[in-house]
Parts: sequence; C-alpha cells; structure tokens
Amino acid sequence: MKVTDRAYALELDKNDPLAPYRSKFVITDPNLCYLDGNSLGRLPHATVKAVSDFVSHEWGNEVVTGWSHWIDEAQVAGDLLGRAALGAAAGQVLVCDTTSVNFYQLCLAAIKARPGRKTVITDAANFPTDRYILAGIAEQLGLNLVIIDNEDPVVAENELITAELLEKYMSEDVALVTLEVIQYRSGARSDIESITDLARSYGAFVLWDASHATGAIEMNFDEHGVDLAIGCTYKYGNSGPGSPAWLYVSKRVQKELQVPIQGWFGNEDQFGMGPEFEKAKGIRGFQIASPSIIGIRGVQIAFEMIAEAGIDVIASKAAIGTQMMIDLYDEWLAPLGYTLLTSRNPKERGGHISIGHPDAAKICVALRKFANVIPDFRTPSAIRLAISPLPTSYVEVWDGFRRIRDLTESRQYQEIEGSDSRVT
Ligand SMILES: Nc1ccccc1C(=O)C[C@H](N)C(=O)O
Repeated sequence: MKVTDRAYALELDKNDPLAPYRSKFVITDPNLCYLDGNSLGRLPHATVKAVSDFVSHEWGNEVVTGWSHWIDEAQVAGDLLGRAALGAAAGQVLVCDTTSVNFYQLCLAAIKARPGRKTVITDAANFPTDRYILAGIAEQLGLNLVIIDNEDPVVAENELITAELLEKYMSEDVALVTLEVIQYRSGARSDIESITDLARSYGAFVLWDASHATGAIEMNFDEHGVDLAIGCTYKYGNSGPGSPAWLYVSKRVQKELQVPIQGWFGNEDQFGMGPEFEKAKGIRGFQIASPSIIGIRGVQIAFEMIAEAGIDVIASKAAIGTQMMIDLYDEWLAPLGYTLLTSRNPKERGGHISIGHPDAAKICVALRKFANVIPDFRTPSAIRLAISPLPTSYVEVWDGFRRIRDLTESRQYQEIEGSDSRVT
C-alpha cells in the first residue's frame, strides 16, 4: 500500500496499540487536524473530573487541613513523572514552578558549584527563554557566554549539536553547557549520553531542557548519567496551559548543589521557621514554595496515562508517525517548494517535524482559517507538525498533510494579509 492512500493511515490506526487512548481526550471537533500537541496537549476527560473534585471536595471541604496531605505533592508527582517519562528513580524530580524559573535555579546552582570557571555554553537555536535567562545570568555574574551558531548550516545540520561539535568549544573553564533534548524549531534530537559524558570529562555540568521531549520519547536519565534537567508538562504531557513544570537533580549531585532562591519549602525543618535557611536533604531542598495543587492534579492524570501506556510504546508511535509525515512530505510537499528541516533518522527526532517554506507564516494562518488544520509557525520560515502519540491518530496526521498539499496548490494562502494574534 502506498503512503499516499488514506487506507495506509487507517491501517496504521487499526494496528496501533495506543488507539484506545484517543477517546480519553476531549475532542470537540472530529474534523480538526490538531498537529500542535507539541505546543499545547489536548485535555484528558479525567482531568476535568480530577480538577473539579479537587476544587469542591478538597479545597472547598478541607480548607487548610488539606495541606497535611498536599504538602509533598510536588515530590509525589515528581516521582510519577520521573518514572513515566524520564527514566528517573524516585527522589530526583519535583513538579513545580515554571520551566523558566527551574532553568534559572539550576543554571545558577551549577555555576556556583564550579567556582573559578567563567564560561557557559548554549546554542543559537535554543528556545528563547533559555537564551535570555542565561544571558541575564552571564551579565550579572560577568561570565563568558558562548553561543554555538547552529542556525548556520555550515556549523550544524538541522540545528543538531553533536558531542563532536560541542568538543570544539569545551575547556576546563566551562562550568555549564545547556541544550534542548529536542530543538523546539527543527525537532533535532541531541544524543543525551555522549554530550553529558563529554561535558563531564571537562568537569562541567549539562542542564538539559527536555520541554519538547517530555512524554514523546524515552530519555533514560539515570542510565545516561544525566545530572540536571528541566521541562514543561503542557506539550506531550497534556497537563494544561501553564501547568507546573518539573526539575530533575540526580541523587549524585543533590548534596553539592544549592539553588539561589532559598524558599521555605526547601528548608530542612520547614515548620520550625528558624532564623536561617538550612537546605533540606534530598530533592525537597530544590523546592521554593507552595506548589499549585490544582495544577499538579492535571499533571498526575496525564502522567499516569503515560505510565500506563508506556513511554517506549509512545516513542515508537512518534517515530512511525513522523516517518509517515516525512514520506508524505516527499510525495506531496517537496514538489511544492517545501524543504525538510528535520532529520530522516528516527533517532535524531522526536514527535514533531519541521518544514520550511518562504510563505510559512501565511500558510499557517490559512491552514487554521480555511482548512481546519492547526500547525504552528516558528520564525523565520518553519511550520511545525506533530503527532502526540496518545490523542493523535495517524489518519488525523494524514488528513492534515493532504490539506496542506491542497491549500498550497490552490495558493489560497496568498489571501492572508497578516495575523491578528500575538501568538504564533
Ligand atoms: N507557553 C506558551 C504560551 C503561549 C504560546 C506558546 C507557548 C509555548 O510554550 C511554546 C512552546 N515552547 C513551543 O515552542 O511550542
């Protein structure tokens, strides 16, 4: 059967062990091709009940007495998320705050733990929040910020940072290297183990931003010797807009590291309320303050689902789905002037691919307006298209691709003048 036959996608759905999960999500428009689960995941039905039960039965009924069992939920949810999606044993993950706050906390902790070292490294294609925060830290502490120019195709293919490329920038002066596990724009997947090993051989820390990988691929943090990582939960994690993020600090380095925001949740004798901060043993020493319990309930529901489905099964659907996308791109989109910005090697990508087109911005608006397809646009000319393995069916992706072909052929996107949204 040819990939261009719709029956090809229907057959994949028929054999998909994850197919039953689609019905566990709120899908109000069955005709919509939602290819943006890498930006904001769909809402699980169970979350509607869990959040509403929390509000009325727990908050409403228990009021302050509820804290006796809410107090450690950042750790309980962290253990679940670590087991379900990160390959992390218990006691190393917290579900708390935002990706940006967690990033700031762990960057500073790592830099402080390498006194005398003055260099920090990241890459030009990294997500803006990471680049901006790191630049702010470098300025404040007078550090030398090295930005690998992986947007230049001569330097890197599809923005991919390899250990070989990174080695050219390494020295005994490097305190911290921070990279994305999966690049937000191109979808390039870094090799966690070789990069972590390389940085460690120079005595430097690596802080991984796994926002675009969490819930889409296997990461095996413990096995790969990862020390520091952060990420969000609202993409393939399906935990809701602005849901709490997570941080991971390996047991190996928990004692050595100290975060800059010394909040009361990180104090050993939290309710002793003494004059000085004494960092709590274990992962709680990295927590700032009261976690959003409503938010955590969304994380719990979604990551229980990921744990049940199996991250290995999820990752294999992401690989098959992105392969189907690339095959459809070859048949339908390459002839229409698109370029492929993501690797053809399934080990070098996650749940999304990225395609380039000079009119990408207009095409993205037109797809929503005329074709009932939601992709997203990333500057300067990338269209990102994702399969979120639990809620997305193969045929939803296939239909989306056919609509992209038809809309591009019709040139109807040229009617688009601009976008009235601040969000792309
Ligand atoms: N938090 C958001 C709020 C508004 C609009 C987008 C986001 C995103 O998270 C974008 C994401 N980092 C992305 O590259 O897909």
